Amino acid sequence: MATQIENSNELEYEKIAWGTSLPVPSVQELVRNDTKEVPPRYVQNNDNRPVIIFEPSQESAEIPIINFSLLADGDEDERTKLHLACKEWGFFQILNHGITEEVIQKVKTAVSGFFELPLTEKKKYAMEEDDLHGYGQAFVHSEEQILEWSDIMFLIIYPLKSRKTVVWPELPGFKEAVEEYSKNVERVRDEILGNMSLLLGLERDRLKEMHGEMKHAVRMNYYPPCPNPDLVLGIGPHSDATSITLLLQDDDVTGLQINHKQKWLPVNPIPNAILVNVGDCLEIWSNGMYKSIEHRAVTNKEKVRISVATTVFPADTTELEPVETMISEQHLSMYKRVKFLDLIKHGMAKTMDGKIFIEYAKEEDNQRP
Ligand SMILES: O=C(O)CCC(=O)C(=O)O
Ligand SMILES: [Fe+2]
Repeated sequence: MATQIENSNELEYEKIAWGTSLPVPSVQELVRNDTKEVPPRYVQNNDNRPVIIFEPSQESAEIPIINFSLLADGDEDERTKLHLACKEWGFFQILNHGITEEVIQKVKTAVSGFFELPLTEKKKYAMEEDDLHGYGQAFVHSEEQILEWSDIMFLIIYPLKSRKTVVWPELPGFKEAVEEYSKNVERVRDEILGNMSLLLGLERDRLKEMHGEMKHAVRMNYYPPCPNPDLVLGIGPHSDATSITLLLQDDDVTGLQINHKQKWLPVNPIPNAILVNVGDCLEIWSNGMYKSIEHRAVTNKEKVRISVATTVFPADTTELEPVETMISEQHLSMYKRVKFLDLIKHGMAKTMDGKIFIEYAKEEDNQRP
């Protein structure tokens, strides 16, 4: 009977067939086995090796902070702040978002509880080679690829029918914590997208509608300590192929760096804040006015770092192109029309390095200087 239920569930969910991924070892397990040196597959080329700065920097303190409750009350000044944040930074922190500390702590505990399970337990929820749902490492497409110093768990949350429930860990409280957090993030997501729509001169619901059947997923990143952090990257430089990403950082461990004005800038964690970034879809929709900024994560010698990224993205079949309000004689369309799935597949076929997803959509002749 149980098998039948499982089978029927497996038939119902939708694969995330963006490409295939080769199985690679768990990095957490390498560290558990007391690996003293970074194995060669994880060593970055010289020009990609990180400079690691953990001290809070003045520049990092300048990353815009948006007061969500003002935004939700329709405050024009706060909306203008959001506009500038998306244009000039592509990243901003949100405070007063109304998601309680308890809800945030519960989801963090659930995620860390999952990664602390023995490998044999976690493997029950492993990704399949041609599907992104579950536990493993995303986007490993060649034996030569330099690997990242992290393990991940990727779960689709909404729409409900896209969930692959067989890879949801059966850990007490896990599902409830992820659900409760996601329900809260949904509200924040919609308010932000609504305000962005208004800022782009569109009806409030338009950006949301433009996703087609919107997907809302959680990517849980686990970065174990590394014996030689200046040789590896927890996650390599990339921009997110999302519309927006909402990130819960570790409160105590700095790791995320954003490429701001050609420099890697560490993002100081603010406890219980949500860090939001503009993804490639929004860069296309806004005709390049909002920037999907490259970012990466570095590791350290002592501490595990966990981050929880809620990724919001369109249906595979959704066609992306700049909205009409962002095109004029002065600003010709910078992107050709592309299907979301083609954007992803194009990116997957190359190494996960830099803004490869969005390069595919660029109209070469119409770029802003
Ligand atoms: O761990 C982080 O801070 C960044 C994670 C990230 O960039 C991602 O999941 O796309
Ligand atoms: Fe990212």
